[in-house]
Amino acid sequence: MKLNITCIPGDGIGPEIVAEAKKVLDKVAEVYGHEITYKDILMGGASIDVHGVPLTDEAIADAKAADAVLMGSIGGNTSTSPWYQLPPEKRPEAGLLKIRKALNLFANLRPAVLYQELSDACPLRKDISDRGFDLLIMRELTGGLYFGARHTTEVDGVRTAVDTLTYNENEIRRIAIKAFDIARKRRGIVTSVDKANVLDSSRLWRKVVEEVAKDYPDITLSHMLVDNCAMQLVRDPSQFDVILTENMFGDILSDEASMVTGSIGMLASASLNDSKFGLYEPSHGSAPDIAGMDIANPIATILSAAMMLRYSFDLDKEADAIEMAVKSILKKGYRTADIMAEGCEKVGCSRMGDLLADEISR
Ligand SMILES: NC(=O)c1ccc[n+]([C@@H]2O[C@H](COP(=O)([O-])OP(=O)(O)OC[C@H]3O[C@@H](n4cnc5c(N)ncnc54)[C@H](O)[C@@H]3O)[C@@H](O)[C@H]2O)c1
Ligand SMILES: CC(C)[C@H](C(=O)O)[C@@H](O)C(=O)O
Ligand SMILES: [Mg+2]
Repeated sequence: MKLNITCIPGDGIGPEIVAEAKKVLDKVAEVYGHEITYKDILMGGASIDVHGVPLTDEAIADAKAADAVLMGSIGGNTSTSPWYQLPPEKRPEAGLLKIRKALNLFANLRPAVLYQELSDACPLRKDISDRGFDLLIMRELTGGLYFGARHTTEVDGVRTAVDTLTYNENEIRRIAIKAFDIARKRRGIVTSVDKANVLDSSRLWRKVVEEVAKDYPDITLSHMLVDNCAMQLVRDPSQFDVILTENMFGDILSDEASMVTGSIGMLASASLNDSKFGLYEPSHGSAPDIAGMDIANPIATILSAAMMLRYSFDLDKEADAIEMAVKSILKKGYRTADIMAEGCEKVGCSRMGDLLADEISR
C-alpha cells in the first residue's frame, strides 16, 4: 500500500521524536511491504522563524493533500521564548488551532493505558495501579473556549479579558456519536463529563448526549461533573472506558490521565475528521526544558503513528506490531529517563527508536 504522509516536526523535542516515529514506520513498511512518502511542513515556532506566521496556507494545502499527518509538537518556553512577545494570533499555538479547524479535526482520541511493565512509574497507590486501567478520552477539538470570541478591554478603567464558551447541538452530536461508536468496540461504557451544575453549554451537552444514547441501547452511559472526574481519575481510573468531554476539560483531564500511566511521554493521540483523515500527535508539548538532549521519550509519538496506521489506513496488523514492540521493549527493561525504574537500562530518544524498530516483525 502507498502511504502519503505529511510530517510536522515542529519545535523543541518535536523533530527528535518524529525522527524516531519515522524510523519505526519505515521498518513497518519494510516488513509488511508498504511504500511511504513523507513531506515535511513547518508549523509553530519553526514556521514563525521562516515565514513570520505559525502556519502558512501552503502548509495547510500540503497537509490536506496527504492521506494523514504525523506531528511532533509545537511551542517554546512561554515565559522566555521571543515567540510569546508576538500577538496571540501569531504565536506557535495559533498554528495548531488553525490546522485543527482547517482540517475539521473535531474528534481527539487520547487513550491512556497503564502497561503492567510500567506500574512502578505510576504515581498512584500500589493497590490502584495493580488493578491497571485502559481508558480513552474522546475530546471535542474544534469548539468551546478555544474557538469562541475573545477580547481584552478596559471596563471603567479596569483591565478586563473575555473568552466565550459556545457549543451548538450539531457539534455535540457528532462527537457523541464518535464516542458511542468507539465504546462499542471497547467495553461499552461512556462517561460524559461536563459542568452541568453551572454552565448552560454543559446542560445542552448533557441533553444532546442523552438523545444520541437512545440509538445505542447496548452502551452504558453516565454523566460526571468535571471536578469529580479529575478526582476519580486518581482514585480509581479503572472505572473508566470512554470519557466523552468538551475541548478544555479534555485538554486538562488528558494531561492528568497521562501522568497516571507513568509519564506524559507515553500518551498518544489521534485527531480525526468525519472520514479517514487524521492528524496524529503525542498529547504532550515541545518540552523545551529537554530539547536537543536526546532524552525525550518518543513512545507517545510512535504510538500515535500506530494509531495513524489503524485509523487512517486500516492497517490493524501493522498497528498491533508497533504496540507489541512497545510492550516487548518495556518488558525487556529499556526505559527513557521519564519512566526509569530500578533494575532497568536507561536509553536515550534515538536508541529507544532503534530498539523499537528492531523489534518490529510479522
Ligand atoms: N500539541 C502540542 O504541540 C502541544 C501540547 C502541549 C503543549 N504544547 C506547547 O509546548 C510548550 C511547553 O509546554 P509545557 O512545558 O507546559 O508542557 P510539555 O508537555 O512540553 O512539558 C511538560 C513536562 O513534561 C516533560 N515531557 C513532555 N514530553 C516529554 C517526553 N516525550 N519525554 C519526556 N518528558 C516529557 C517536559 O520535559 C516537561 O517537564 C508550550 O509552548 C506549549 O504551548 C504543545
Ligand atoms: C498547545 C495547546 C494549544 C494544546 C491544546 O490545548 O489543545 C495542547 O495542550 C494539547 O493538549 O494538544
Ligand atoms: Mg494539552
